[in-house]
Amino acid sequence: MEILIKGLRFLVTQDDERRILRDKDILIKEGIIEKIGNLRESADEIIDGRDLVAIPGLINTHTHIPMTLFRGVADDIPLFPWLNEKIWPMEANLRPHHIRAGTELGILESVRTGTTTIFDMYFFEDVIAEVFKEFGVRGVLASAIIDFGTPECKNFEECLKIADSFINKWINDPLILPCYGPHAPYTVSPSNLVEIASRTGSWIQIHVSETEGEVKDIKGKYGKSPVKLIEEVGVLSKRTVLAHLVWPDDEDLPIIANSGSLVSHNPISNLKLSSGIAPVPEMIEKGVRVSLGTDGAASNNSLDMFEAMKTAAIIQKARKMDPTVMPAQLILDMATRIPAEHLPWRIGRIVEGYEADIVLLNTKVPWWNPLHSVISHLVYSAKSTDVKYVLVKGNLLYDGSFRAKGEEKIYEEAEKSSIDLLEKSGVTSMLNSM
Ligand SMILES: CSC[C@H]1O[C@@H](n2cnc3c(O)ncnc32)[C@H](O)[C@@H]1O
Ligand SMILES: [Zn+2]
Repeated sequence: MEILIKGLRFLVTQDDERRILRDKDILIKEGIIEKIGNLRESADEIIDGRDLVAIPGLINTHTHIPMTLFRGVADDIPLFPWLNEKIWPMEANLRPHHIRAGTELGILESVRTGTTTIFDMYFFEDVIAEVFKEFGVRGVLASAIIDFGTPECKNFEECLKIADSFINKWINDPLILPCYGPHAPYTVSPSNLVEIASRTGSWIQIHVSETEGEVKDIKGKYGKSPVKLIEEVGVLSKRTVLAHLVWPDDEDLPIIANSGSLVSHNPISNLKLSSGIAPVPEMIEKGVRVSLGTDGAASNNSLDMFEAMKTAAIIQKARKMDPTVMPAQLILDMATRIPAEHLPWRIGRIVEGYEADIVLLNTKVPWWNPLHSVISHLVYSAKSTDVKYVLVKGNLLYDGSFRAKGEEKIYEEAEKSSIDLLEKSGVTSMLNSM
């Protein structure tokens, strides 16, 4: 199967020189970018690139995909009451069919907004992986572990067993990278974290130092910061993703930098849950590798990486009272090539030999004109509705319509699942009275 993207207005390579090419074609063969240049006219499928900008598919490094089902039902409260009083009671009733419906909606939203690789942490991750495969999206998927249990396991031992078999099942899949997902240092004990970290070569995703309260509690209980704690139990490595890190202390940053772990910065969730603003420029200055995520749709309330990019840039400019911090090129790197460098796939750039994870954006809209700087427009002006085509591994997933499944059916099933979960936990929905 060959796809030819002809005569692109701009091609943002994200290569080492950050070249932006004009009037070029991309030939994709068997999922790989075979050639970039002024190429021939024929292929199995041809996309007219005249008004389009090509960028590498965006990489969302932290979310909980099925939480689309809880969008808008737990707003305007901080993290701990959000979890304890709202989210966990609703999640207690989750079953695999709800997970499937919420995942389908979350993938549809992600793909339509230009995301091609999703880092997820949730329950029934096996069902989530199945949907990722069916829809053809790349997933870095973590099976959730909490000491007091989750909707699919009663205690730590059961959660770990499920996570072990999830990893064994998916370890050789070309689209899925399976991980352990210990929830946080306040929900998984140090000795249990040791057990997870002892699984050699394993990938781990964990929430850490998200709120000031968490840091105070952990320091009070263990006499050290959450970062120091997880370092001592062996959780930090190049294969670890630390979600949030809003409240690191001065000693934490060199520890993380030396470990090579990736920090997922989730600015919109941090603002909305009033967790704070992560010191991202300081992290980068100390050599910490930082990428971008949305967090779940119950705390964001969308999965839109264009919103995440713009927000990540502008909040730091105000926080530091310095417009030069977090320039647009750095932001785009955080959403593409930086996280890609941690992964076992050649993605995050549009260069020959890389896998064809490509997003094409329409520039025939007012906010892309005049077009003096493509990178500036991508971060500060573009809207996710500009996304016109999405390819993962050379497969066209979106071309104005979602190819894997009808959108109406996805909305219907998600609504049914969401109402069911809300009713079971006694939450009233506007939909019931309509
Ligand atoms: C083991 S991960 C799934 C678990 O995490 C909850 N969750 C979602 N967002 C956050 C967040 O920002 N901080 C902490 N925990 C979060 C989710 O609701 C699941 O229970
Ligand atoms: Zn999260």
